[in-house]
Amino acid sequence: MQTARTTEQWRELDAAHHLHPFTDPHSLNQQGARVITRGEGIHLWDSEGHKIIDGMAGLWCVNIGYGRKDLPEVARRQMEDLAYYNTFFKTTHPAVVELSHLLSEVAPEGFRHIFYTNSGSESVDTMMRMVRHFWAVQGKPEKKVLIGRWNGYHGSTIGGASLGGMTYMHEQGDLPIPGIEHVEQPWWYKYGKDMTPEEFGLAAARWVEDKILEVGPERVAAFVGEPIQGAGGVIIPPSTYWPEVERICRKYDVLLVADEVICGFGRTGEWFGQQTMGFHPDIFTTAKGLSSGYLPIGAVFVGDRVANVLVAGGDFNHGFTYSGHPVAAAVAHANVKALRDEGIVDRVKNETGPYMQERWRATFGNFDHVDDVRGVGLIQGFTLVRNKATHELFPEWGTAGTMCRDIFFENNLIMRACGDHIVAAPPLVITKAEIDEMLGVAGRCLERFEKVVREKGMA
Ligand SMILES: Cc1ncc(COP(=O)(O)O)c(CNc2cccc(C(=O)O)c2)c1O
Repeated sequence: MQTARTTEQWRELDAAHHLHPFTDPHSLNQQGARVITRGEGIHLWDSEGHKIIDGMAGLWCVNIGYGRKDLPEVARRQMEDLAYYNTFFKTTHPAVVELSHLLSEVAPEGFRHIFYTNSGSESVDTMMRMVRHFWAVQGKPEKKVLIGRWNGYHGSTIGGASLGGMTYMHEQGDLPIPGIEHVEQPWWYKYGKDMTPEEFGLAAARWVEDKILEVGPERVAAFVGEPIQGAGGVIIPPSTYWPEVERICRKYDVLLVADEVICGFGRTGEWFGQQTMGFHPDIFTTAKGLSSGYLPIGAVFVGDRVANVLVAGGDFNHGFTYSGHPVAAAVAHANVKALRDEGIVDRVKNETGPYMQERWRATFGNFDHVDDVRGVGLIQGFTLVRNKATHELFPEWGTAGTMCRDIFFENNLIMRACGDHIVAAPPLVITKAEIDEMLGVAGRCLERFEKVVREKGMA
């Protein structure tokens, strides 16, 4: 499909016709988009021939790595047999049945029912309607408030963006919608200074209890959170946080929802982040690693307690034209089967995850302006700080992060700046040698960053 054009020609047409997500079009068009043309394993190539280490697996999603030959073949065959049919009106098709069966096998205990969407945002919006429907069919329609966290990310639809705690998104479009509340995030480095992480985890969980009591338990439908906040900067809660949140939700009969769009499908070394963080949600949302980004698909895993009510509750008036799309379902099935049968998730847990965490801490642990070096499995981060000894952050949140990210990019390495958090989430197929390659480049980039910080007098 790629027409032979020069980079400049692609850039000109892109600037003329393509509005990019989360982008300032004017600034993008001044410098021109980087034209990515090919991927293989953990590497990308751009139209100038640069070989790039993709430390972000696209957008946290290409778990199986780029350039698989099996997935396109599965898509071709399915497209030839049945390119599309819907799952409304009492119809189904083999691809979505096989995917549902496979997902029920890799899911934690008690998740046997799956609802399909086309993205993480649609999975979140589906969940939001589902939890409200769950309480309404049981005669509690007033139990409809959903609680999320500040700096949580749950997508860009009106529901997902409202439930998320990104204020810069709320300011565009008069969000959040009614019925949404937020509590502070469990960021120990900033909020827990005078406590041990374990003490802070319990204190942060109590913010959830305080909010439930403020709203009234009879009005709260669910508490929603990412096991580890991804787009918020890889905020890993202390080990005491999630078990205590679960205890509180059970105490007040509030549904507990995990947003596993990033943490799901092996990212943390377990199949799902809830297993790594030690809690048991009633529902969880997924997308990204479900298909490794080869085709758009999302899925809501519905626990038995909720599924039993929905199954008996009559029509759930919700769904999408492409819910369970045959080609996306077939590709997701092949992807998840490969993650399992090729031992990719197991390797993250037992080999490459521990290795990455050890090397990540060794690489970044001794810089003057890097602190809170953290991670689990193949999701990790650190925070750029003005003064490590006092935990003082840089004054203009995000400036240092953007500077650092740009130095990575100049060195053909993609890592993500979330404010002044620097994060990475490479494809799960990364080898130990490739981890060494990636962190070798990243370490040199941090040396350059600290030189620039000194030259600019930022510290
Ligand atoms: C936890 C979570 N929930 C929902 C979504 C929404 O998924 P869709 O984008 O497929 O609608 C996400 C998505 N996460 C996401 C999406 C785009 C960019 C970045 C970033 O970190 O820059 C992160 C996510 O991380």
